Amino acid sequence: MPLGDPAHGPELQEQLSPSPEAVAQSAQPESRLRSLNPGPIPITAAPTSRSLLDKVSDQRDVIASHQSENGTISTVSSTVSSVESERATYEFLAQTPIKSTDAHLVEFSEAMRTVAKALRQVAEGKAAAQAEAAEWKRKYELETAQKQQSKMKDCGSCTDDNLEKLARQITLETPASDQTACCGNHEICSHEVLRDEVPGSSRRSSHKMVGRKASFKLSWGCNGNKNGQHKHDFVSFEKGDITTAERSNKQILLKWESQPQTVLFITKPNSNSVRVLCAEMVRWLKENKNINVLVEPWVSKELLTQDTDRNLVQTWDNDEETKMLHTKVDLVVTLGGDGTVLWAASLFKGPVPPVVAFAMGSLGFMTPFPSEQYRDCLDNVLKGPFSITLRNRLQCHVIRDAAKDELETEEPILVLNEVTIDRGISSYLTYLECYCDSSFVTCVQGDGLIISTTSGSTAYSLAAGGSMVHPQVPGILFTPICPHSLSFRPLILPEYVTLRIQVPYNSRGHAWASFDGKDRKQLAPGDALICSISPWPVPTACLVDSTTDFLRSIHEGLHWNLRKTQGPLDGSA
Ligand SMILES: NC(=O)c1ccc[n+]([C@@H]2O[C@H](COP(=O)([O-])OP(=O)(O)OC[C@H]3O[C@@H](n4cnc5c(N)ncnc54)[C@H](O)[C@@H]3O)[C@@H](O)[C@H]2O)c1
Ligand SMILES: Nc1ncnc2c1ncn2[C@@H]1O[C@H](COP(=O)(O)OP(=O)(O)OP(=O)(O)O)[C@@H](O)[C@H]1O
Repeated sequence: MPLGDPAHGPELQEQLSPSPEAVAQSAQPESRLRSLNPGPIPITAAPTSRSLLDKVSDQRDVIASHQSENGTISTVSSTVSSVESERATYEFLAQTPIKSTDAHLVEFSEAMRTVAKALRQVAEGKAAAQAEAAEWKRKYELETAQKQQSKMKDCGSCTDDNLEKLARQITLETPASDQTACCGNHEICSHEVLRDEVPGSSRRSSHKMVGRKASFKLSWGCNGNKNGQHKHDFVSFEKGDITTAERSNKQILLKWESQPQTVLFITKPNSNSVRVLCAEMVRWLKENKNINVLVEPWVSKELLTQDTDRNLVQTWDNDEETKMLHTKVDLVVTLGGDGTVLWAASLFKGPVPPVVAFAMGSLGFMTPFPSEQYRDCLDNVLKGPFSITLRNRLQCHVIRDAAKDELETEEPILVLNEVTIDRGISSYLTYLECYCDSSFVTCVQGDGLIISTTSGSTAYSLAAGGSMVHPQVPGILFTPICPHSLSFRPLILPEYVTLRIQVPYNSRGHAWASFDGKDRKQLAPGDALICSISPWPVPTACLVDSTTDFLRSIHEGLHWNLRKTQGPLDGSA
């Protein structure tokens, strides 16, 4: 039967894609050759045909072994195998003596050419697949290398050990026990949390996230120093996203760790009711609480008119002692209005003891305690704990002729409400250049400018069109007074900025600065005022808590948004 006969089809097919049994059979090449060449083939051809079949079967063994390891590599091996099989076929044809008279041999050589052609087509198809696979492999390796490089750049402070961990992470081999390790202990690194499990997802998918999302870190403090590390509780990471965590300014409670012993009384002058109440409270504190009472020098002379009362109190007589008040005083009691609270705060150029403000004025925005209930109020405060509002103050420096010598500064002045720069008695427009840190803010042309704390937002700033701001909000208000411009809206800036207000040389007149409505200072062209939040806030005791007291003040003190309620549409009310 001729080899080209369709009856030989399965055999030829088997030669190209042998079954496992056939591959095993190729270990006996002679019997295999006999089945291919039933005719009289010269015995000399046998070794060559055996080498062809051995090569084919050897290559198939390589394919089988690589397929179990890696699909890409097995594709490459099978392509090599096809090419070599074709070459072996041609070698075989060249070496086999073919006689023109032997029709079987002619047919056989034709069949072998067909085999060679088939093998070439297979090889060409697989070469394209091989090229494509190689290209994907190259891209994958390039991407992996780039990711590794950027990870290592992000993690400048990593030790060698940590670099190894990182490399393991990139190659998806991070041991499960090492999930919380970070490159450094001093900063928050987002990839630290990116390695956390996403709830409900598999470990493998969480690793995929590491690959996609770039890592970053947050730090606090001026110009990269670590002073602000304690602020970590403001912001935290959750699965690599920034989220505000614990609020720093929850309601603050003051709890005494030892019994308070000394109370300073600050009283509004020229008020008979204040004088009477002051004497009564001093006696009560002495007799019932055994408290030392301190009063201002003028109070011991003018207010406590009876000798018995005067003997109950202590005072001081020079400025040096005033500076040391905060070291002796446990609690400050004020009797008056907001002006008395401002006055009390102004006595402390540094730390301020807690202030209990009794309302004996007309408005009393910062004076929540009812004076008629002073016994209960003082009882509660002296026992503690009680809520306080930490009221920020502004520290203000006047710099004379700033452009010539910035070192010639005056003592800083602390304000609880605001510093105002206005035109004073001048009839010219105030002209002020304003800077926030190193950025230019604007030029003020009008009656002036108010730089206010949030506590002061309900005072002069409110009258000039500024917003009312809860006193615990960390900010600085920038409110113009009668600006001669249609678009000068008030601003609220973050608490950490430093403001510089400068009277330019080409200003037509002088400006005037006043501090909580007092201590006016003239600012000549070239002078500047520098303001920033002071590190010494005023802790004022709350009647209820910070927010309740604030809202009560704007409702009862300012009658905020008071309006008759509309009746229903049917007109029945
Ligand atoms: N046009 C205005 O509204 C205007 C003008 C000048 C001064 N002031 C404010 O007066 C303050 C000085 O107060 P004073 O009692 O010594 O002077 P003052 O006796 O002239 O009283 C000013 C008024 O402002 C009220 N006040 C003070 N601080 C307040 C605050 N934080 N919130 C709400 N109201 C407040 C006082 O209760 C008082 O009714 C300045 O710090 C300034 O804010 C307001
Ligand atoms: N101990 C003090 N020594 C000197 N001056 C004081 C003292 N206490 C208060 N003052 C000043 O007295 C003025 C009036 O005080 P305060 O504002 O407390 O009372 P008020 O005007 O009756 O109250 P309100 O402002 O609520 O109407 C303010 O200018 C304040 O600075």
